[in-house]
Amino acid sequence: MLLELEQLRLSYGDHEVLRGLTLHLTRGQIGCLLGPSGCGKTTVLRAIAGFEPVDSGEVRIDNRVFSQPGRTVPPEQRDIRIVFQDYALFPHLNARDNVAFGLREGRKADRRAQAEEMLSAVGLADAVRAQPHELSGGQQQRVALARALVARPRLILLDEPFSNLDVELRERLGIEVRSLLKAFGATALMVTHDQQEAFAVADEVGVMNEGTLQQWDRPYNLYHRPANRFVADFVGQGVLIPGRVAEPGKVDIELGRLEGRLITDVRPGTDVDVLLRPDDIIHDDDAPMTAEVRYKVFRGAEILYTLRLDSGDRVLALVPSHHDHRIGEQIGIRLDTEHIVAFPRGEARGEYCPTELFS
Ligand SMILES: Nc1ncnc2c1ncn2[C@@H]1O[C@H](COP(=O)(O)OP(=O)(O)OP(=O)(O)O)[C@@H](O)[C@H]1O
Repeated sequence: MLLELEQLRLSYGDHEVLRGLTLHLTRGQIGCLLGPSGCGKTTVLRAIAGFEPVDSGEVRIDNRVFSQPGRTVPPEQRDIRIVFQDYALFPHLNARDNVAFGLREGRKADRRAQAEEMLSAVGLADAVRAQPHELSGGQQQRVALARALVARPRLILLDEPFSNLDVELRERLGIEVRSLLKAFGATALMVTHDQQEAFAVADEVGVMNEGTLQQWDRPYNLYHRPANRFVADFVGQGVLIPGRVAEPGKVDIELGRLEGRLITDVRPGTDVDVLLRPDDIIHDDDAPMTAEVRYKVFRGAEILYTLRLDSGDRVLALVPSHHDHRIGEQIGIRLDTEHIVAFPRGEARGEYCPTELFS
């Protein structure tokens, strides 16, 4: 294990921000913390970097304890580099000297040579002498990444690294950053509130809420096998519709019988809310079952339909956009679920339907 956070607790005054957070990263792994604003993501990074002392628990890196109550190894002794949202480049230094600053030892000429090499690795060979203000946001963030990578630190922390960039660039840069981190065998932990960004960059993603980790998993599992309602709600779109567990692996809902592996632990006879993602509902003109189009959002390649079932419940369906149906039309649908996510009934139904689609 390269990074181990064990039962971390951390408060600002009376406000407990981290409440027993445990997380492990292996060497070469890229992790990401995803969660709503204020859930404590940045605080986790600050605790790892050594900027905040912990109330209880431990931060271990490479099997050494770096933080525990009453003892915080200073940031400069941790061999960690941070890439910030605002890039934090020195405005008066050119790209090469900004990167060379990441190397604290060695002769100036050697440091500059290494910095130039690193800038070519991040695709900025032509920008070596450019000042930060002459570079685009994406280029500046690549300089910041080069500065973090050049020293081959134990761990790289990335704090919302793409949030100042436009959406299209974010995804592209996310993929680039991932391949660079992998090429250098770097271990990294990023925080973001943007799930597309998390999925593009990380091997494993942790969904946080109110200072605790709700699930640490591969993006596929977060989406298809959410551990609880919070994760189901926070990751991706979908609706919860009522059902009843008929027998193990079989759940009856208005649309028929779902068969598949039950992800959650619910017994036969239990009333449940079943998670249906937009990709679980297939539009099929030949299907005997129909639903009424209530809303549609054009997304280029696809249309996201909000459909009303006979009972009044609504589901979402993601459909190739040449199937362009009118509001009010009845369209054929069938289910395509290979596993079933069902939560025991109890909490309010429909709580996590995206309201803008249902208003
Ligand atoms: N230095 C501080 N002093 C007091 N409270 C703080 C301090 N830093 C953060 N907080 C509070 O701790 C909580 C968690 O903050 P943190 O920045 O870790 O959340 P976050 O998940 O990174 O949020 P965001 O996505 O908005 O950056 C928030 O309620 C915040 O107001």
